[in-house]
Amino acid sequence: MTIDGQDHAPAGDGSGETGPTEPTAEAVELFGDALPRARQYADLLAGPGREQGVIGPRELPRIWDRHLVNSAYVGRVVPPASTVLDVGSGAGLPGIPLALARPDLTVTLLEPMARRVAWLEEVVATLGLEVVVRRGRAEERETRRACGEFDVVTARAVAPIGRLATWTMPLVRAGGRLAALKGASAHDEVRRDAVDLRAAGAGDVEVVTCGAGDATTHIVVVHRTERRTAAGSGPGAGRRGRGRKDRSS
Ligand SMILES: C[S@@+](CC[C@H](N)C(=O)[O-])C[C@H]1O[C@@H](n2cnc3c(N)ncnc32)[C@H](O)[C@@H]1O
Repeated sequence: MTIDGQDHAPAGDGSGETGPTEPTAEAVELFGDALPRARQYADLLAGPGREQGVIGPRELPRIWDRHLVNSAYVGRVVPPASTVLDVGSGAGLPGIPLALARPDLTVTLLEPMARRVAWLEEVVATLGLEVVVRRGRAEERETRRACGEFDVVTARAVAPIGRLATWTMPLVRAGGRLAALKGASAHDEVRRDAVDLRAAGAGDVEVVTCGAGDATTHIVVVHRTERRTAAGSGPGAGRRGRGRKDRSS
């Protein structure tokens, strides 16, 4: 499915009938000790998640590869002990699999829709994760004020890379990065949106490809320049993400 110029299917797409499959070998490797909780998350998506419409039934047979494993791969570009903001988390992707696979990280989920925020809060509580859930839009002044800055901002199927960088660079600390999970359009998007990326304060941009088959993800890593540009000088500038200190939602 193509959403906003992207070819990642969001959790919420489809109308098939079968339930979740067993974890793949990649899932076993990526989630390690957290595999039972990853399985619990897959079951939550397949049960109440499906009932509440956060994931479409057609996604259930490919939930491990296309959603959990694909999401957990983003950990490959996240430095140890980072603070992470997952923008447009929706059903919890990639933020929940990332938090499960990488307990060294401090993860905050950002989502504007009340119904999805309630879902995320329920998932976090059920899985016993130390993850903060916030309601808001990435580009809003209030979000920047409340959240501060993070080492890494992640996003999957939220917006084309240029717009995403414009929204999120003010939420990335100097020297930090945006890691956007994309489909096969990743290189084309980077070329097409080069001007927007520079204007947003992007330095180096690289595309890191992980996985195979349905699990394949092309992660666009946008490194933020050390100096603030006009686009990155919002109210949140200069303050580090509060995820580590403030765990209220
Ligand atoms: C297509 S869904 C993808 C959800 C999830 N990341 C996934 O991969 O399944 C896009 C999500 O981004 C959220 N969203 C849209 N605009 C946003 C914005 N400006 N700031 C933060 N989130 C946004 C939507 O509410 C929705 O949950």
